[in-house]
Amino acid sequence: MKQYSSASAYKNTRQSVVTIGTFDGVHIGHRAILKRVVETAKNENLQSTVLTFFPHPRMVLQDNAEIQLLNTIEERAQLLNKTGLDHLIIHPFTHAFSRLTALEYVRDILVTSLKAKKIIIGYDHRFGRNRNANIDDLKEYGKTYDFGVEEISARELDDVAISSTKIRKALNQGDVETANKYLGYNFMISGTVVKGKAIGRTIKYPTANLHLAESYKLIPKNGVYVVQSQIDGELIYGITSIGTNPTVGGKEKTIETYFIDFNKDLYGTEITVEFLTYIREETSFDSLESLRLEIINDEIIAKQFIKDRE
Ligand SMILES: Cc1cc2nc3c(=O)[nH]c(=O)nc-3n(C[C@H](O)[C@H](O)[C@H](O)COP(=O)(O)O)c2cc1C
Ligand SMILES: Nc1ncnc2c1ncn2[C@@H]1O[C@H](COP(=O)(O)OP(=O)(O)O)[C@@H](O)[C@H]1O
Repeated sequence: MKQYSSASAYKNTRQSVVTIGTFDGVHIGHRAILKRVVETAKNENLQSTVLTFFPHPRMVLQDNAEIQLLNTIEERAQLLNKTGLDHLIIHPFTHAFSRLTALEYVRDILVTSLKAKKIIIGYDHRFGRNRNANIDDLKEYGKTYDFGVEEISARELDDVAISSTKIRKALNQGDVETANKYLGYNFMISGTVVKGKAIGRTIKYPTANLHLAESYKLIPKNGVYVVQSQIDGELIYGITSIGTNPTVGGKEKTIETYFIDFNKDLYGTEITVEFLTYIREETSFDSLESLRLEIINDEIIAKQFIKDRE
């Protein structure tokens, strides 16, 4: 898959099958649509192309929109890369872009830049300034500019929308299993390991504190989780705590992981934790000793979970 930072950066001369969307999560419903795009391209000897936007339109059009996405843009690109697509265009969604008329958008972006021969799109897709135009307008433009429009049925699209909502809701309730089932992979968070208060090591539970570069990434409900990570190419399990650490008078939300049977300096490294299951709510303990005893119990639960899984 080749990746482009705007529609005009795409210089391929071959015609393509295009689909357009945010594809947040790149979950199993999205992947069914993408598979159709890839197969159509193969059958009709066209290129398969996805047009996606970044930042999310709501991040641009609504000030202070507290948007929470399942994937960072890097994760989205990595997941799309696995679907067998030929081209991914991540077009900057700006105010100027949002003001393109439907005609300008179709003519300049879809036809001139992307060389769309076929557009596979949801029946309720809207586009152009103020989202004025719909799929019937797109079909009309197709007559002028010689491209076909294939409609994704209401049923298929509903499945997609239901999945996204279910995944977000599940993660906000700590239901990792449901989220992972609809995603078709383990929900993950990546970040750089930064220094914390250095209290962890005093209770024999050092924790790698993750700093996230993106504020829009969805963070699951506060609590304790079993996770897995690849560290130096090795599969390592851990227990992650998400929350404000009330026991030690914390205020800021932290995401920190104790890796089981592991002892290495991780400061400054990039790590990804994949969420496997939820253990318990975050609790305000009356002492560090009570917290330590509870973490011992978390570790026992995690080890049992891992054993049952293997
Ligand atoms: C498995 C696990 C469970 C945790 N559960 C809680 C909790 O229920 N309540 C809480 O206040 N802190 C909890 N913590 C966070 C600790 O307060 C935190 O790791 C400790 O203060 C060390 O912080 P530091 O990394 O800044 O040194 C948990 C940490 C781990 C690793
Ligand atoms: N098993 C482990 N799990 C997590 N971090 C570990 C582990 N072993 C060593 N470390 C190191 O210890 C650091 C965490 O120690 P901690 O006392 O909690 O300090 P901090 O408050 O800076 O996070 C991690 O960032 C990592 O570099």
